Amino acid sequence: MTTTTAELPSDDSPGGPGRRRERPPEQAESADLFERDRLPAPGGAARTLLASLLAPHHHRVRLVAVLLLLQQAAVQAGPLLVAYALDRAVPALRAGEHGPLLAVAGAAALCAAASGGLQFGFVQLSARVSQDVLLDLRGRIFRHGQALSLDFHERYTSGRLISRATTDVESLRTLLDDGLQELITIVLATVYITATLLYLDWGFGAASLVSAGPLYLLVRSYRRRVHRVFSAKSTAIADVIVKFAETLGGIRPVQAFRREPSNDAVFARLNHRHERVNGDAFLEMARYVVTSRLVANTTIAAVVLWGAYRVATGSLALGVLAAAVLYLRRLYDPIDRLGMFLNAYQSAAASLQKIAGLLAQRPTVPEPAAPVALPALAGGRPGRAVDFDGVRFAYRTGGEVLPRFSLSLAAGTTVAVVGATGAGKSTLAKLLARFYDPTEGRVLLDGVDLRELATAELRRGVVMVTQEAFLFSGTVADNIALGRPDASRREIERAAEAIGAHDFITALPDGYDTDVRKRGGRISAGQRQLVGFARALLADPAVLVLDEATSSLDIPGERAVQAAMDTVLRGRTALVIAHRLSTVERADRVLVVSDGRIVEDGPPDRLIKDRGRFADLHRAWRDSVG
Ligand SMILES: Nc1ncnc2c1ncn2[C@@H]1O[C@H](COP(=O)(O)OP(=O)(O)OP(=O)(O)O)[C@@H](O)[C@H]1O
Repeated sequence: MTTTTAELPSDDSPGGPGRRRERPPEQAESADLFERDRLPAPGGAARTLLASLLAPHHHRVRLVAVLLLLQQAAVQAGPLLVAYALDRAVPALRAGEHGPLLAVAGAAALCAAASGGLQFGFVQLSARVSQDVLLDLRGRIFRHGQALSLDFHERYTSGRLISRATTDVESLRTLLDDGLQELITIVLATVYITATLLYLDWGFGAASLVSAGPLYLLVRSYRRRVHRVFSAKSTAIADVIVKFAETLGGIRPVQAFRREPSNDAVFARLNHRHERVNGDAFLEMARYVVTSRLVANTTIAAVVLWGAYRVATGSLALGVLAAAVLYLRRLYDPIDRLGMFLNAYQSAAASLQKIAGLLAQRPTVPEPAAPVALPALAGGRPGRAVDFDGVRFAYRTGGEVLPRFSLSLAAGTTVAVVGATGAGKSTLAKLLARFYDPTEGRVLLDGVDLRELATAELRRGVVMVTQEAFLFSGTVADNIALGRPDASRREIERAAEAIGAHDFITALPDGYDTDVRKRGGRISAGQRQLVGFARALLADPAVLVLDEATSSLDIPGERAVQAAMDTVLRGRTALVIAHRLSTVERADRVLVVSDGRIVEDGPPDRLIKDRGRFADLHRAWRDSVG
């Protein structure tokens, strides 16, 4: 801990922190669904999602189906031509007539050419449709992820979102690219072949129909079992990605605390689980293939025996038997492929179910249906008034953090909040920035409930600057302009100058155009804070919420940040989670928070005289600085 970090003595209020740990049963259940990666989606949501994804392309989808239909007709004509050749063309040739054989050869060539051409058209068109669908789906996941509130992200984690947008979208791609083609081909082939068999010979047609019974039962049981496996598979790969993202996202603490071995162990466990679930899927597939081949081969053997007997007794033409056996082989061949399709289908269904569960989540901090505008700021009036009106707050995953309270902050005042770690300071600040809505009561900005403000209006009204200013990929100028995207280069520079960041920025390799993620663009923690302040100054909000950094800077750095803070706080209402003595001394008012309650409230001088907690804290601070 640093010498500038304030910590009040540990909690001594009745009830204590234990009170906050209680979780109502419905919260525990919802947390469990998040942990098990099973977000609820309304019944049929996966199917509705798929339909909504395909709906804009329905013309092309229909054309794809027609192309396949024609292609199958061309392919399935083959054995029929064989039967014709054996039973008609060959005897005709023996009689010196070449016409029928030439006709068969011409028809076979035509069928082959048509089948190739149609297949080409089909593959091209269906690939385009599937790419458009995936583009749309990835976009939906990204937009929805951005729109969902903070409490969702704290529970769902970015790794799961990445998994949804990558592996789950990928499994839908497999279904659309290969699976659907397989299914349509199989269905069409089955219909064509059964009809042709019935036309060629009633007995063979009936045999193929009878064999469909056990095969249907087999497919049904496989589908049920494989669904379970694929749902577990999607969760298992998401867990692997979550661990990956978490470890690499926190690589600094991981290395600082030598967490590599234990992370390796956890990762190996998750990786093995994924491998095991994959193995289960293969095992199910193997069982399916073996059983289906057994049924198919038994039927073919029976047909050959029976057919041979009938040919021998003269009740069946040899060509018909040959065509029937060829057709039966073609009928049963796709049954293995049906297993592949079911794999693709179940994998995509499990993924779609998870994506649908994600998309069914609604922001807990929604945009108002009928937004209200803030009253115009009277000329020269600094900031806006803030009121916490009968507010009570509990996180979704925990018990009550802030018991009911009311608090008014006058426009233009700087209010410092101090208190022990975990006291509820950041929670108070986040309620004012509307990262969360109060469980009860209202937070008002110039008398308007934050819930009634459109997001753009809210972000103009209140801006929160966190301890570690996050820098996005892009230039330093882009990062400052985040506060007001339409700002001109001159305005950006003016904000940086006012904050005292101009000099270090111009000293960077490309000045304001330095890419912060590239070599030479790396900037220090203090400089990062200055960029954060310049961003806030440019945004020029009426109310600023500031989580002061606890990290100790060197003395010049500390002075630069203090001076920048003075600039950014001037002329607006500010709520500052204070960790520095100098900040608290400069505030108009100090709130001391303990276990979610404001236990002292007043100007710093008066609180020091009152000899309460703040006076103790102030003395401890002075001692540590002196
Ligand atoms: N996202 C969250 N979900 C559930 N509980 C939370 C969450 N964030 C904070 N809490 C709990 O709320 C309480 C108050 O936390 P808060 O971050 O507001 O304290 P703080 O005073 O700002 O602490 P610090 O000075 O350490 O930042 C703590 O008990 C904490 O465990």
